[in-house]
Amino acid sequence: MQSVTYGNVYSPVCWLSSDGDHVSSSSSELFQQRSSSGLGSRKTRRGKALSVTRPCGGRAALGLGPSSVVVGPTARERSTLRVLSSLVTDPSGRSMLSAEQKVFDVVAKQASMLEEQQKRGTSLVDVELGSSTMGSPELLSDAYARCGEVCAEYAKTFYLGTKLMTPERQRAIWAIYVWCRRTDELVDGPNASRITPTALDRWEERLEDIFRGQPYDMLDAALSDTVSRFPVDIQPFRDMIDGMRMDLVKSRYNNFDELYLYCYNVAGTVGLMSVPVMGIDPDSKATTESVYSAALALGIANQLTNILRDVGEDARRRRIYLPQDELTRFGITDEDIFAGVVTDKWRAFMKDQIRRARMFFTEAEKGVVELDKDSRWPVWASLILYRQILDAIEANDYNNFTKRAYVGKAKKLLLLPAAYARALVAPPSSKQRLSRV
Ligand SMILES: CC(C)=CCC/C(C)=C/CC/C(C)=C/CC/C(C)=C/COP(=O)(O)OP(=O)(O)O
Repeated sequence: MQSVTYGNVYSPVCWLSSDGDHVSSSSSELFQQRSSSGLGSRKTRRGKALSVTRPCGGRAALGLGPSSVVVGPTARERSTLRVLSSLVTDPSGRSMLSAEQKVFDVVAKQASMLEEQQKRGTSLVDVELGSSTMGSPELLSDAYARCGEVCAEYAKTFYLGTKLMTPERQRAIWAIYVWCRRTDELVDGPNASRITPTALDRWEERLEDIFRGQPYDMLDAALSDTVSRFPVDIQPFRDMIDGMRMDLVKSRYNNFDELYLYCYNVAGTVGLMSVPVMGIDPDSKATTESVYSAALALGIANQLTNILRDVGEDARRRRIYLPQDELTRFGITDEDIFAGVVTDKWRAFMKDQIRRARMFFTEAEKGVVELDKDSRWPVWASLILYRQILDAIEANDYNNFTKRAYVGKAKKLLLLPAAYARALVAPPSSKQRLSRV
């Protein structure tokens, strides 16, 4: 058994024990990295210091588990599928539905959970803090406060945005954020090659405990409390762990279908986890599925952007997330990427990739407006910020080998009021919606 502190939250960590699948992550390690952009993605974070003791074993777990079969979608479901599938056709027009179908099942389940809760009309957030089995209200309140600190440390812009939300929503988002960040910590950084699949299995068991109301430490307790108050399903959390498993065994993606699944696992899942907490505007006329699809699209867009920004950095770790078949089509080899020279071929390839990432952002925008009014600002802020990274790649003349595309402080400051102004826009009425078609 190992004792570890997460900031000022003291937590005995025995979920990964002495059998060689041991992982520890201390507060200083957890806080080493800072990010000011948004919820954590799981790739290319530098300087993580995980302590692990056994080289990686070779188990692949690429699927989405039992939820991956889609049988006979309804007409409404089919229309959602069509929207997404239009985004996942490759340049030759081939449609790539397999990963998408897997993901769609999860989206449909999330949407039905939220609808169920709305039908019941119960406000889970009215439950008194700490009235569950999670410990005293004071402890829980401390745990949530700690989650807030972690979120503020890593995702400043997003954290600022969450300040507009109701206190219940705010702390629930922080708890989800912290779980994602801790999950990411397991497999990222300099010790990534030493994490084992068994360690991830244990993290998953611990996740099941969180959802059973048996949290292991205070930060887990915050999430346990959150999932008892909001209709948050476990599947996206499991799928995120699957994304970590993918990263253990995979350093190339044959096509966009494979990349899409990866992006869903590590980032689209965050969108799905967030919607039940952020809430949908009571005046929204949109279907619940369409809002979830937009949330998914935002996660995918963010992750694609992350990948495009970090091509050079990933290449130095001998990783290429870009679809191999698309690289080949543009006459680009892995060696070209490792050499890191910006050529016309590269520019043409990048233009195509950026175009696709922007399509996902556009798809996401349609959903932001449908969110509860207090939740729109942080989402607009992170969407605008992340989308500007694509502009920065262009401004760098597509040199994402040696130049890091970033959004400067002044621009960041300007985007906050811009995001606020967009957040004031209410969901379109059904009339407006029809006139747009
Ligand atoms: C659009 C609707 C309806 C809802 C919003 C639903 C949400 C919150 C979606 C966001 C999903 C999200 C933030 C995924 C994470 C993606 C990502 C690549 C984050 C980057 O995180 P870091 O790795 O910390 O960033 P940097 O590498 O830029 O520091």
